[in-house]
Amino acid sequence: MSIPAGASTPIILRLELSRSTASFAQIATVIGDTGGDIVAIDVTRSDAASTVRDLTVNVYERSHADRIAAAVGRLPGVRVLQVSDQTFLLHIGGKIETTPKTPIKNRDDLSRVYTPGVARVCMAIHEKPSRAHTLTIKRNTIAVVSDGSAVLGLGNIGPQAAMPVMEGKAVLFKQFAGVDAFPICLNTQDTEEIIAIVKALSPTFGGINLEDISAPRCFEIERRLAEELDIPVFHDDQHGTAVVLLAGLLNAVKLTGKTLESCKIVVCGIGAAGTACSKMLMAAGVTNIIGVDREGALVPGKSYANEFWQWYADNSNPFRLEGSLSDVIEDADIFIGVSGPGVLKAEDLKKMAVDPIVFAMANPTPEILPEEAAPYVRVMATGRSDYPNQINNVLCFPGIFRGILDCRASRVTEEMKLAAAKAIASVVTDEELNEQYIIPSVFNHLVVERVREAVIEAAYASGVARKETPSKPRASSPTPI
Ligand SMILES: NC(=O)c1ccc[n+]([C@@H]2O[C@H](COP(=O)([O-])OP(=O)(O)OC[C@H]3O[C@@H](n4cnc5c(N)ncnc54)[C@H](O)[C@@H]3O)[C@@H](O)[C@H]2O)c1
Ligand SMILES: O=C(O)C[C@H](O)C(=O)O
Ligand SMILES: [Mg+2]
Repeated sequence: MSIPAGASTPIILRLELSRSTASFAQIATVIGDTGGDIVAIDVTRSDAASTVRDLTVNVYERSHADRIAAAVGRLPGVRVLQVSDQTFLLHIGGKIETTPKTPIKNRDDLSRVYTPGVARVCMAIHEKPSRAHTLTIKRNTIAVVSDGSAVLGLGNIGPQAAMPVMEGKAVLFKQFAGVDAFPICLNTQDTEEIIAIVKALSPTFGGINLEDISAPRCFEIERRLAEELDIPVFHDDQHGTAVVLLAGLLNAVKLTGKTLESCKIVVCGIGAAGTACSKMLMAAGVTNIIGVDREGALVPGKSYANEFWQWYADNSNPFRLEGSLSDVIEDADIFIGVSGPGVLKAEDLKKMAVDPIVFAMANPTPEILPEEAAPYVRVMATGRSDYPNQINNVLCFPGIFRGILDCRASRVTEEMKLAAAKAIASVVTDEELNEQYIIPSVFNHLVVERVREAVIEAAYASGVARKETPSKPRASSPTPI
């Protein structure tokens, strides 16, 4: 069986073959019989007892790769060391690199880029530190900082495992907004230590994007850094998410003819994202909002060990609803999930008010899958790129930092976030708006430019922009797709 052109994807099977018992002919036959297509063979190690070979094999999909690997692994003298698919292959060696803007072709260039010429530039900055914004990478570079404690919905998987996400954010910053972003994963989850390290790193950067740091530590870390640094600090999982959520909801409620203020909204997962999303909705006029975490609804008057939950309980749930998600979702107009996979059941959706709006934003697996929710919801959105209506902070963070850097904002204000939300929502016109299209695609090049402009305008209005006239976006950014 051969694979139709265009339907295949290459994998690499790394096999250890015993010289005495393994037969390559048998391996090739098994791969062919299982529907794989061998396109290359590389020997990576060879000694008297065994050889290690990398076989590049075209397959249909990941499950097909797994079937081939299992069949090959059953052959005598064969050990499958690794199966790498496209996703793994594109991660080999990481996803970003540093590229010099100035090639050094001769001694003259060398003496300008490096010593002795560079010394004059150092002294110019020493005399006037604000020159770092014009004479160093500070002008266009931000740090993406994580401690690996709340990586997507995968939980506390640590700094090394967090790195692929942080590298991914750096790629998105560059591709969508021309912002140079440097991924930094810290080997500490101690609040004070994180604050001290980020402060010590800050001279290099024009802004700090905190990422995937769990609640409640993320609140204190962000608050202190914002207070103590003169560059903007933005916790993406809180504010990036809240901005995009509000943008999506502004458009979704238009479809149902309801107003946000009149809606009953249930938020599941009162961590970093859930808290910020709720606060942004409250600022937009929502009052009937109920937070639910693992122990059930947060209820006014009850005591909570965590001061942030205490604040939440005391400032939400006006009808003092108690119980599980399944209890409090009755008659809700909107469900917002920023918790974990599979938390919401189809049975729960049946209890919601007419025209339910469900934003199941846990990554990589949402609270409920769109195919399961479809019969019961009017508008469905997830955080993922493989379904319609992707409510993901990638719609916000490139543009907001483009704006921040271009007007050299000292911090991010509520007005800037609200302006960004409205700017994202505005990309979907009334003629275009429908259940499958409430939020623009991340590939829509209008998004970054609208967010940038709105953020700059709001930064000047809030008095936090430090540049007399904002710089124009660089010709190379954002990359149109
Ligand atoms: N789509 C997006 O743009 C976006 C942005 C940020 C976060 N997220 C997703 O939201 C989720 C939370 O992220 P975070 O940064 O706020 O993490 P977090 O660790 O700060 O908070 C998660 C909260 O969810 C609660 N929770 C977990 N499982 C639950 C369950 N079964 N029932 C009720 N509550 C539960 C936890 O107790 C915690 O309070 C993750 O899945 C993340 O991928 C999505
Ligand atoms: O990384 C994402 O895709 C969105 C968000 O920052 C998350 O933590 O899930
Ligand atoms: Mg995140």
